[in-house]
Amino acid sequence: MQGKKVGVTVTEHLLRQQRLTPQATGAFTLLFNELVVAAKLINRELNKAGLNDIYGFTGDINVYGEQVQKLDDYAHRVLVRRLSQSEQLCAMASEEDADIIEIPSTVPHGPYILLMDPLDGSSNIDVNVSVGTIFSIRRRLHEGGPVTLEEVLRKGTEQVAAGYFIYGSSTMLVYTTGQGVHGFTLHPALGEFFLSHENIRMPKRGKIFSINEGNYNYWDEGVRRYVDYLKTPDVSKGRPYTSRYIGSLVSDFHRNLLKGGIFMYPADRKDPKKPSGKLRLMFEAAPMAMVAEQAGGAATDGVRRILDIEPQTLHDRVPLFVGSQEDVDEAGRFLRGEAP
Ligand SMILES: O=P(O)(O)OC[C@H]1O[C@](O)(COP(=O)(O)O)[C@@H](O)[C@@H]1O
Repeated sequence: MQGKKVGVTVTEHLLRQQRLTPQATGAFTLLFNELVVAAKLINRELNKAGLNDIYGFTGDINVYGEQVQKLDDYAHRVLVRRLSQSEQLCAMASEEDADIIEIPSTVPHGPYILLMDPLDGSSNIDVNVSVGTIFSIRRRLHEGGPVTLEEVLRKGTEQVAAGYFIYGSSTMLVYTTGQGVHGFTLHPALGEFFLSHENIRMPKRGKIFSINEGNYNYWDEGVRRYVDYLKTPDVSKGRPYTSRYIGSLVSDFHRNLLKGGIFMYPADRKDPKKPSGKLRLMFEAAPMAMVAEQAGGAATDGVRRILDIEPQTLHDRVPLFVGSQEDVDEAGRFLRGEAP
């Protein structure tokens, strides 16, 4: 890529970004480096998952009533163990834990709160399809004392950084601190992430739609009409779109980030216990929304901007429409019944 210094590591890139924020203390860079180390440990375990009896379930049920996969649990424990010793956090929250995870009082506390989906794409873990780790970082509101739920339950606009690791044919890190979206690829032999995708821009409109069509009959009419529209041939408008659905949010999002398109997990009537769809606002939708918007894309729940949604609980679910700006706008028109 033009103008890119070959071999820029994550730390170098962070330090460069840090220079752009005068009040920076280095705390964020230290925190981020711990996140990178944890992801390398998870990546190593995933790469040999079939050889070390780490497929299958732990026997536990998580806060969503789902069976916990051994690798979900492993990734959760690695992240909690590494990050709780980072001295840069005052609290954590994980998709795999019902409550806020406190930082031991024996460790110096820092200004940041980390939210994470330790292993996204659980249904693909055992079948060697790419999965990921999603993270969202916020600053605490005030110094000292235990972190309250109010301090964690804040809109996505208050994220200071967000991104994901994708464990696929290559292992990548994609992140934003509000200064564009940048991608790094792990050099397996050197064990270092190097800048490979600087300042990623999502195409304004794509040709790909990603949705679990198996739920078609449970969707609202607006969603059904939009998906039917995308499949209706109109060469002048670039339709029909191509359907691609991996079933790992990180992987489906990453493809659309680079190629354009729209990922959708709408609300559906399939499970009365999940009227707002499946995906989690704090651990999945908000971080992906920050990355999407920073790359020139958009993210809504069909009506509201994801980043403007005020969370009510740690484990809120929201419908998610994320991807190229023009595609997300068009989906919104169908959901509001404004489209032809
Ligand atoms: O199997 P479904 O219903 O299509 O759901 C797939 C979606 O669920 C998820 O696996 C949910 O995430 P977790 O794996 O973190 O539970 C997303 O990655 C993916 O987009």
